[in-house]
Amino acid sequence: MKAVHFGAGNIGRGFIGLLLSRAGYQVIFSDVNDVLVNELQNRGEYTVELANEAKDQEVVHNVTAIDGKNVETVAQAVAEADLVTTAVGVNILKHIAPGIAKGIELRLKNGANPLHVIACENAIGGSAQLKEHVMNLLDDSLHDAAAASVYFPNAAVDRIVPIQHHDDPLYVQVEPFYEWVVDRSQMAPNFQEVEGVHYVDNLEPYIERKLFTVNTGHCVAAYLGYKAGFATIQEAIVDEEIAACVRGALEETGAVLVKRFGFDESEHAKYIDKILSRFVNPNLTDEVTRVGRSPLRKLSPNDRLVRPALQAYEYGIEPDHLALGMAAACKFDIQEDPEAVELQKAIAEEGLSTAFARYTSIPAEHPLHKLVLEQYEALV
Ligand SMILES: NC(=O)c1ccc[n+]([C@@H]2O[C@H](COP(=O)([O-])OP(=O)(O)OC[C@H]3O[C@@H](n4cnc5c(N)ncnc54)[C@H](O)[C@@H]3O)[C@@H](O)[C@H]2O)c1
Ligand SMILES: O=P(O)(O)OC[C@@H](O)[C@@H](O)[C@H](O)[C@H](O)CO
Repeated sequence: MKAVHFGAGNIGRGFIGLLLSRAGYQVIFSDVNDVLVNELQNRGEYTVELANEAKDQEVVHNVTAIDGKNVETVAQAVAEADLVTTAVGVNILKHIAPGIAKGIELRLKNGANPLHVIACENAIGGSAQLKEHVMNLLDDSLHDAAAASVYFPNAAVDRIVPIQHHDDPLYVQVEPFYEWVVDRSQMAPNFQEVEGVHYVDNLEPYIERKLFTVNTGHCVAAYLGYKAGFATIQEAIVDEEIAACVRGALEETGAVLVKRFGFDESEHAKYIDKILSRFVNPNLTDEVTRVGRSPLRKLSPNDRLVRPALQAYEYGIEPDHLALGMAAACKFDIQEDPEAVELQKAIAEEGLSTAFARYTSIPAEHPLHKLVLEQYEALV
């Protein structure tokens, strides 16, 4: 069995590639980073280290790579694949769509075996977004046949994998915890299950619980941590004020999630505690610049701050801590992060109110807008 996985980065090697290899797939990584591609081709294996006391290691075998810049090579690999997965970043999905679309064209010519394409990105409806990019590239005459044989089930993936600093470019350290949830209702009948994947009939509660707990808490810690001068999440989260604010934000998203999905309150409180304990893991070093990366994406209407904060108002909850997280995001001034540079420039040129309304789609009249501006002024 062959799996083509787009993105041989941290989560690609540290989680998806590892699980697929364990499940018996040959994993063909497609990446645009020549160093990663060459090393994977030459060695055919790499090591994953767990961030636990023992630093347990596992060698991942039966892997190789192709040049993601070569659309013909990518298309051929997709045409021959039993499974396609991605972990490139939700904004990169449009760039991998041409290779997938061409690969689907080849598959349709060769008999149209069913294919699952699973985007493992931090976003609501990641696979659906990829499907739209791919379908837009396919000729109209192929749409029905493609829709009948290619499935794009949405997924939620959870494992903290920091930026890596090792001499070996393939070596990757990951937290022990992992969870990969896939929407079974969007898959072919009698699909081949991958061991280690949790299949559910309705992904919505899983993706929202993950994104609005793990990723909301994470980015609030990153933005407040950056503002306070901390370099890592592990340093930031032991600061009492930051820890209280992160917990406050998770209580706000938690109240929304409990109301929206009928979760048991005490079970959800345990889930929050578990997530916070993962942030503290002293065997990990996760930089606030990684966790806060792409602030415009994180401030976008469907992402981890704005969506749960707007939902909070619907339930009569004032999201003070989420608003503080958004205010701190507007102070995230990292020169190496193009979205942070764009945000700072927009705030300097247009003023916070106009820039914030544009990127979040929260109009100036909304009470959340006012709350964020107040929190921003109060942040020293
Ligand atoms: N790191 C984590 O803790 C974690 C956990 C869960 C989900 N995620 C999600 O996984 C995705 C990847 O995150 P990451 O931390 O692994 O990032 P990363 O930067 O380590 O990896 C992304 C990889 O994609 C490659 N890439 C870029 N453009 C490409 C293209 N056109 N074709 C093929 N490859 C391309 C890059 O070269 C890089 O190797 C993001 O959506 C992220 O939100 C990350
Ligand atoms: O990958 P992002 O930029 O969406 O978010 C940064 C981190 O919060 C994220 O990568 C987490 O480590 C991960 O989602 C844990 O499952």
